Amino acid sequence: MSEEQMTPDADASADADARSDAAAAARKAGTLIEALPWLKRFHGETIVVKFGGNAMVSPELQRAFAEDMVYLRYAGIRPVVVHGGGPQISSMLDRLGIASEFRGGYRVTTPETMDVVRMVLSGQVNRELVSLINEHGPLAAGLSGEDAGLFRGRRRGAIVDGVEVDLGLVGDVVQVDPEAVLAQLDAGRIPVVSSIAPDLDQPGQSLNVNADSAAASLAVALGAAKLVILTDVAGLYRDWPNRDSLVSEIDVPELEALLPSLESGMIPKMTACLEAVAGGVPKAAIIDGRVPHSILLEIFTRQGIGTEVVPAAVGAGNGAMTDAAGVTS
Ligand SMILES: Nc1ncnc2c1ncn2[C@@H]1O[C@H](COP(=O)(O)OP(=O)(O)O)[C@@H](O)[C@H]1O
Ligand SMILES: CC(=O)N[C@@H](CCC(=O)OP(=O)(O)O)C(=O)O
Repeated sequence: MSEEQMTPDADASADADARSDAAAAARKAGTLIEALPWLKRFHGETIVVKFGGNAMVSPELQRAFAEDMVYLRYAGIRPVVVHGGGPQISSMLDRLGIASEFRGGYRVTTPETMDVVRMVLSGQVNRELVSLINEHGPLAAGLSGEDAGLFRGRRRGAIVDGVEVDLGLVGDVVQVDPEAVLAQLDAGRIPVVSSIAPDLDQPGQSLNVNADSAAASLAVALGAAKLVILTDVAGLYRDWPNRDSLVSEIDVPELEALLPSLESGMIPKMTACLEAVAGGVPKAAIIDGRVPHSILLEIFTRQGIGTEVVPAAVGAGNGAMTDAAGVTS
C-alpha cells in the first residue's frame, strides 16, 4: 500500500511501530555500549573460568557456555577453562557399581576410583567441551593437568568435625608450569583443562584434584585478571539454605571467618576463591551457571550477579574496584 492510501489509523500504528523499533534498537545499543569499560579493562587479559559439573547439566547450558568462551575470545580476552565433572564421575561410578563418598566436600578416592575420575574428566567431559567450542572454529585445545608438567600435586586430607580424615588419592596442586597453557593462549586458542595432577611424592601416581582448587592455582600462576566459578546456585549463602542470605560481595578476612561454618561443595569453592585472591587475582566470582550466558553478564555488565570475593571491603554491588573513570573491574 502506498503512503497516500494509508488510513489515519494505519498511519498512527506505523508511527508507533517505528517508535518501538527505535526504542528496542536504543536498548540494544545501550547494552552493547555498557560493555565498553569492561572490554577496555579486560582486553588482552586472562580470565580463568571454572565450569562445574552441576552447571553443565543440559546440552543447552553446555552450548551456551561454549558460545560464551568463543565470545570472550573474539572480544580480545584470553579465556582459560578449568572444568569439573563431579556428578558425571558419580554416575559412571554408579554404573560400574563402585561406591563413592564425599568427606568435607572432597571425594574419597581409591586407586580404582582414580581410574574412573581420569577417564571421565580427561576422556569424556574435557572432550565434550572441546568439541562444543570447536563447533565455532578450531579454537579449543584440551589439556590435562598431567600434560607437559602443567600441575604437580601433593596428597591432602580434610578436616571433618574437627578431625583430620584421609581422602586417599586426593591432592592439592602445589606446582604449576603454565607453559603449555600459555603456548595455546599465544596461538589464539582456548585451553580447556581437567583437574588431575601427577603426585610430586610418588612418581607414576596421579591425584584427583577438586576442580575449583585447580582453577584457583592456575589463575594465580597465569596472573589472571579474574577467576569466575560457574555452579548450580546463585552464589554463596551466608546461612545456607536460607535463600535470603545470598552474599553479593565478601572480602578475604570475612570469608576466612565464615569458612569453618560452610558445608559440602562450598568448602572447596570458597577456599579456592580465597587462594586465588590471596595469590594476587584481583577478584573471584561465584555465579549461577544455570542461567544461560551468566558469564557475559558477570564480565560485561554493571549487573551484580552471584558472589564476589575481593581482597578488602570496598563499595557495594558489582564494583569491587572502581577507577577514576568510575570503571569497575
Ligand atoms: N553456603 C552455601 N551457599 C551455597 N551453596 C552451598 C552452601 N553450602 C553448601 N552448598 C551446596 O554447594 C553446592 C555447590 O557445590 P558443588 O555441588 O560442588 O558444585 P559444582 O559441581 O559446581 O562444583 C550447591 O549446589 C549447594 O547445594
Ligand atoms: C577431590 C574431588 O572431590 N575431586 C572432584 C573432581 C571433579 C570436580 O571437582 O567436579 P565439580 O567441579 O563438578 O564438583 C570429584 O572427584 O568429584
